[in-house]
Amino acid sequence: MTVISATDLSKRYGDVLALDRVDLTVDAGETFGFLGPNGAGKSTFIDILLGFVAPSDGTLSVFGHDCRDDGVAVRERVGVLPEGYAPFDGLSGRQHVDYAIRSKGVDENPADVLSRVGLRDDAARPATDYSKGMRQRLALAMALVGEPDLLVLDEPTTGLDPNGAAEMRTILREEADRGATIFFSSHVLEQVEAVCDRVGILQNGRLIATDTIAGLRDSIGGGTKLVIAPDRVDDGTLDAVERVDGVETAVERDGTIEATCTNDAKMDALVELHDAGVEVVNFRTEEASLEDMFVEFTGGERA
Ligand SMILES: Nc1ncnc2c1ncn2[C@@H]1O[C@H](COP(=O)(O)OP(=O)(O)OP(=O)(O)O)[C@@H](O)[C@H]1O
Repeated sequence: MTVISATDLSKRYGDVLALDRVDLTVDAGETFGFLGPNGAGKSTFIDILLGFVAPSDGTLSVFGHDCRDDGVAVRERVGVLPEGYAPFDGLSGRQHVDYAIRSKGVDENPADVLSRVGLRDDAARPATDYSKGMRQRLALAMALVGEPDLLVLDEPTTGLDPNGAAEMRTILREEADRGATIFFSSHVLEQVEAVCDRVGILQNGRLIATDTIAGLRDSIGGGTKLVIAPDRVDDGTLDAVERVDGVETAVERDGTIEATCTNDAKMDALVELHDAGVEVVNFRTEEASLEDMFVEFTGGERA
């Protein structure tokens, strides 16, 4: 069953085309990661999905309800963690979750929800006193209320320490296990790689790739990364590597050369360096990470 369906979706703000003819479907039970650099259009997509912003063109529907005309029906089935959640003045963490429980009309114990996100001991404190990471945990708690069929999370790991990020991943897996569909945007590629079934890469409002992580790897020729430690990197060294057939990109990082390439191209790249008079002190191969693929797809822009 299709949960999210965008067809030819565009959004224009004055001269800025925030979304440019996006076609995307996300199926029930999928965990889908929406990746893109700053300003790519991720939040705009989420704002349209939640009915906060109207598209300029095209349609976006959730559970078959058009997000523009039927926003209430959509929001009833969705738990949202908005970007940069700002708590209400004067309300404790517990009161925030209480409010979410009443708004959703469900029967849940706020203490249980707060325990799940690690905030049980801080339940009585004013949420405006919470740290950034605690606010993020609170926003997640509110999103989880009522076991929503779809969780929409805008940059959910912002402000979380590594433990918090790991706990967030665990919760997302638990939610996926109970059958929820999860749609989240992130710059943190490791997070996406760790939990997502599929990812979409958005750049300048255009969805430039949608695939499983394995599929993305295949589409860049097997997704091998060759990491070379040369004795030096001169002008033209990277170009020499990039000219080799089967090498997709070559970048320098701290004196090493990282090249994404097909398996067959690895030896050719080393030979090319040798021919260019560069001594290879050491080399190794790695599987391309999602970050490498992101650089590859966006032509150098980092998430
Ligand atoms: N209300 C608005 N008015 C004018 N321009 C806007 C508005 N909202 C977004 N934009 C523009 O639309 C583009 C996409 O912004 P959006 O916030 O969707 O990107 P994003 O991928 O979520 O970025 P980030 O990762 O930085 O949050 C940007 O160029 C942004 O400046």
